[in-house]
Amino acid sequence: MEVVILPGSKQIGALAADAIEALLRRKPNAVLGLATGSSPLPVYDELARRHQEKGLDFSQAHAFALDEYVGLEPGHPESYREVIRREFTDRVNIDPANVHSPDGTAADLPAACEAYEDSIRALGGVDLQILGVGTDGHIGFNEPGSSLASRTRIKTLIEQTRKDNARFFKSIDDVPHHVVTQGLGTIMDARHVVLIATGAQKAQTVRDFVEGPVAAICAASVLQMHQHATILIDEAAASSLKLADYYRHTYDNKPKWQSI
Ligand SMILES: N[C@@H]1[C@@H](O)[C@H](O)[C@@H](COP(=O)(O)O)O[C@@H]1O
Repeated sequence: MEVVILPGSKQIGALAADAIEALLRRKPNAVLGLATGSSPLPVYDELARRHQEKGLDFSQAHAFALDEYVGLEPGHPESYREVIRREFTDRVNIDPANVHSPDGTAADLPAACEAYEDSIRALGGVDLQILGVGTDGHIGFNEPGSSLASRTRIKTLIEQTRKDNARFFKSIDDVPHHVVTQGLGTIMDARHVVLIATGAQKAQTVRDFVEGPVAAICAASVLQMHQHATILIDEAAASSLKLADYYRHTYDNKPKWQSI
């Protein structure tokens, strides 16, 4: 796990975009893993800018969203399929046919979850997965107690997550109780994961998953077992870390040629 502490969202967006740009130049048909929430937005803004101003090309790329609410009607503005489209994929030249999301409206949800796993596998797996983290340590929608080996499946949201996400809906009553999410095992299969967390409200969560024990009670802690996990955080989110100075020292002394 590499922890990189940066001054703010702009620098975080630029560094994550650098990794995605380098990947696309090396492998134009790369498979990107996309996350919703506010944390990844600076990355999407920066990628859209590089596409518009520098012609960064997504025409052969593929993308898989992490998760989706169950039961929102197709086209609902807060369905993650729509959010991903609005915040990112409509702003670059990725082929809409190459952008995949779990289907939260399928009549047979378990079959749709299996099909989703199959489609990720068929494209050779995710090359770079962008992640945020919930205040309870969830990644995707893997709430506390999720199996560390889980695959795409249905989960029930914890009340705190529904409260956190109520800001996107008219009222908390409109936030679905159920979701479909890639599992922790699915996320662990990505070749590189880049998790972004900003703000003081994430400080304890970051401390728990970076420096606490690996445990299902804090799903993101599974990333301690990942071979290439990069954690991009701002000063506020880093404020409870015990080893913050060591992470800063390590990053400051990294060889210039070595990217995240
Ligand atoms: N399912 C998403 C997560 O993928 C995301 O990481 C989390 C944090 O969102 P934010 O970045 O807005 O704090 O929100 C939702 O619950």
